[in-house]
Amino acid sequence: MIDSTEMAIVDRNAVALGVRETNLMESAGNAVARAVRDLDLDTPEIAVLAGRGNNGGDALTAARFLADLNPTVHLLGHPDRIRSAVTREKYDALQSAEVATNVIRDASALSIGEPEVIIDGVLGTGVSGTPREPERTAIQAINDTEATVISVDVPSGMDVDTGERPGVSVVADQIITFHDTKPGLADHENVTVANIGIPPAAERFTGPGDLQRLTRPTDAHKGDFGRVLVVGGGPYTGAPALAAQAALRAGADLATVLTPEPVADQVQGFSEDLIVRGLPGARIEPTHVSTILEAAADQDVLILGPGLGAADPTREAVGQLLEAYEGKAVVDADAISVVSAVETDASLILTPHRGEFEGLGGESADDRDGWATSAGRVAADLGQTLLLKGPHDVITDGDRTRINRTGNPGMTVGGTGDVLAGVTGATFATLDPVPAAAVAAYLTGMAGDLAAESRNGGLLASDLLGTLPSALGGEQA
Ligand SMILES: NC(=O)C1=CN([C@@H]2O[C@H](COP(=O)(O)OP(=O)(O)OC[C@H]3O[C@@H](n4cnc5c(N)ncnc54)[C@H](O)[C@@H]3O)[C@@H](O)[C@H]2O)[C@@H](O)CC1
Ligand SMILES: [K+]
Repeated sequence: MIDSTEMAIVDRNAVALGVRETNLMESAGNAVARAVRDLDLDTPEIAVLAGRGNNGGDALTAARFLADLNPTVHLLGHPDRIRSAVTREKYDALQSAEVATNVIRDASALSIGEPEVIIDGVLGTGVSGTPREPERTAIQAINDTEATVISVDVPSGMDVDTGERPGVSVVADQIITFHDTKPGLADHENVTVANIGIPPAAERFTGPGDLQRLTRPTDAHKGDFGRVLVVGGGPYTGAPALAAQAALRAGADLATVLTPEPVADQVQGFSEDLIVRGLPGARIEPTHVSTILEAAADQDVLILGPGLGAADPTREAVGQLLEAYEGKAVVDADAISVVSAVETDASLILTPHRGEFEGLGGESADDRDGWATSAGRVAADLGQTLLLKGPHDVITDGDRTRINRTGNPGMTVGGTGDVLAGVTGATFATLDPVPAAAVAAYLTGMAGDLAAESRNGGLLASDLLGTLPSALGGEQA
């Protein structure tokens, strides 16, 4: 089962793996054409209704695969207004093949007669709301015939995520959906899932498609994309500053650092973009817990760990914080080992390296799959999400597992973990734990790869702050 957001991500990731969109559409069209032939009708009269999105592209491709049966194609709208290059390519191929095509400029011009079979490629997963004209009339016309209706991917007009049909929608006899079944199709009896060549790797590995989760609506307000509170520093000062700056570079609106007073000026000195508040004493300790919880109340995500150190009072404070806190937190570095000893209602992403992972009771492994299995076990035991750092990062909550392959050996330099914690804080502000950790790992690794391109060795963690916005914009190394 896959919803439309996830499906769009997987499509994009497949393309990044070298599976071209045009080939996916060929496979989709071919699968639909095969379903028509499987009806075993003797030279049936076939009507193909194609919208101007990629659902229509699939239908136009099916029409080409059925060209020997002389289908009648109805394109809903002017060919100049076909919305994607790949659908245009299929339209052009159909014209070159001289398959009869009616261009329906106006809903009143649509007349589909009484075909035996209809291919419904009016609207697919890209629909939003009630079908407009000429799609509306086309859907009505399909339902008014006695034809066997084969819907491409989804009955046109249905919201595939909910199964809702807010206006007119196609009543389908059969649905050929692609790659995996969709939530809205659950109650339909005749659904065939066609493999269109998207490999499991497109789901397992993070890719540029994952960035689609971070798309911002144009009417966004300050604060919509996250207020992040870093609790760190004391023995170290660079770590909390890096984490907080990385959160901002990854799209958080505000980053605040709570850090011991003696180092607060130093932390602030790294960047005027940060809000820095000092807490009395040389390190974080239990007397600070109530202040931290108060500060956390109007934040989206807490980042616990960068530069905290492992002094006993600090560990005690982290434990008390986790026991009282019920929001979202990224737990990094020395704070990680505290998690297994406490009960918490908070939703956590832990970002251990392999040593810290073993400290959580995680078994070491010989290969990536072994690490993934072992990480899944620890995540399930803790009831939290792990982002296990390594040459390939493992992101898992014990149920879903993703692997991130961006990043390079230069990133073993100190501070990149703080950057990752900050980026994870930013993505966690708006996303669920597994997608948040997955996109954070992808972004941070890509920022490292982009930074490495312009460095002849000697990569610094702070270099990633400069390349994160490009990684966020989809640039690839
Ligand atoms: N992206 C890919 O790699 C693949 C996509 N595939 C097909 O692509 C489909 C999704 O394509 P698209 O995202 O182009 O979307 P659709 O083909 O579902 O087209 C919807 C288009 O119509 C418009 N529209 C939205 N709501 C409308 C409404 N209420 N009334 C009238 N018009 C409306 C929108 O501008 C949108 O572009 C899938 O369902 C599937 O059939 C397949 O070809 C497989 C590969
Ligand atoms: K459809």
